[in-house]
Amino acid sequence: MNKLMIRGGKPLTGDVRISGAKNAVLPIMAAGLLCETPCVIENVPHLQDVTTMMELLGGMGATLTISDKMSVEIDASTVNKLIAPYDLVCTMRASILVLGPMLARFGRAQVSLPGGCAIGSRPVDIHLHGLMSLGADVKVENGYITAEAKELVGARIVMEQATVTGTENLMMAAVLARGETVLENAAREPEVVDLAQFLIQMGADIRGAGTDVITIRGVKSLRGVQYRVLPDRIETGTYLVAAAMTGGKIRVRDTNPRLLDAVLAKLREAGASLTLGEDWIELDMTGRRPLAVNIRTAPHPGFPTDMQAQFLAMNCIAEGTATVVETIFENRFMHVHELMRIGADIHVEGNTAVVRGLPELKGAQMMATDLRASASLVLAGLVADGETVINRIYHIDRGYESIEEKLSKLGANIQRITQ
Ligand SMILES: CC(=O)N[C@H]1[C@@H](OP(=O)(O)OP(=O)(O)OC[C@H]2O[C@@H](n3ccc(=O)[nH]c3=O)[C@H](O)[C@@H]2O)O[C@H](CO)[C@@H](O)[C@@H]1O
Ligand SMILES: C=C(OP(=O)(O)O)C(=O)O
Repeated sequence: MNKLMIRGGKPLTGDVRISGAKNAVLPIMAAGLLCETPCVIENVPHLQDVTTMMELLGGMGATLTISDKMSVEIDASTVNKLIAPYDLVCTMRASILVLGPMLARFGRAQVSLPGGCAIGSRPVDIHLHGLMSLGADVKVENGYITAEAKELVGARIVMEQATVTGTENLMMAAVLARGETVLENAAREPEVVDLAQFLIQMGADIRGAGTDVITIRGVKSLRGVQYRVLPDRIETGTYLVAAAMTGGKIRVRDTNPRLLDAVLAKLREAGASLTLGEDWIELDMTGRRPLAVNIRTAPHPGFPTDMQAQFLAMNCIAEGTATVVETIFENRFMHVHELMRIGADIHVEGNTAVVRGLPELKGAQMMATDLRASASLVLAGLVADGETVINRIYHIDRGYESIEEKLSKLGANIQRITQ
């Protein structure tokens, strides 16, 4: 099993390119199923989740071509197997995103029920209720969701909770339905907007993406297009926190500062000096230790749950004490016990962690449990004294492209140990 070995203590300096967003490219690839002509997707990050989505679409019969380093062509005219099997779905929950488009185009879909994962139980009931409201017959049997509909018909759907992939699935199902669908309490995340823009370019009629009411008028068919995926705001935030924690100065480029308001506000509160360009952000910590910052996760435009673990790690070495409240997932503190192994002072009660910042952490062996937890352990390793070894890093490869290469380029002492 691969490991990362880090020798902490070096302030990060230099510049780093941000990859395309994992949480945008996955729904956009799934949306490629909606038409019979090829789509070319650009700025595709080199991630395990992208490979899994390619295997999933390929297994269904789609023809995939990697045209150059960062673009993938999806030709769904050859799809002939309407099933997303357990062995792929269990490695990537975002596989559920093929449900809406398969049902919309073929009238039938079978997708393995995604189980719970390290961060929570993550049910898909809102996806399924929404599809039923559009007229689908949905059954859950033998661990599989089977959805069938001769025709999907537009409806008003009030989602009980704002769900990102739920909104995306229902938007993809509704684009080919008869009549108008109104999604209320829709998720407002930038990745939902990116998917909507891709669908609109394909010929869909969608209004209101980015607000909590999305209106979709079904069209007869969609056409293949070329589309560039937006930059990854979570990867951007992760590198900025890495620089802030190490007292460094970095520039992240090929990103979009407008997607990160809540994260940038917290970095300023931590004492970072930020300069923003059209597609870059420069962070200068002028060698200082960050100040502790209170965090409360919330749906967009609130503070993203996918940045909670990284800020919690920063608070471990900050000046002062801070509380971190996780409101989206019920079990997203798996990193806490690992961070305590390198000396962090953290107390968790319910969904709140109280973190007392310490001037130093001491390197140790740690175990990565999920994607962002893994990132937080890497960040802690960058400041800890001596050697830190992070085990089970396959989680990190799901969502961070070449993390050790990017960090090494910024001056970190980090190595992948392949066993
Ligand atoms: C591939 C992708 O885009 N993943 C992101 C997506 O996950 P994902 O789309 O799975 O997360 P959701 O937005 O659906 O989850 C929000 C909350 O709604 C609950 N819920 C969701 C659906 C449902 O049918 N029933 C239900 O109760 C969840 O358990 C959770 O408590 O948004 C999360 C919240 O920003 C991010 O952390 C993930 O990185
Ligand atoms: C939780 C995440 O991803 P996923 O929904 O794919 O598990 C994440 O990106 O932090």
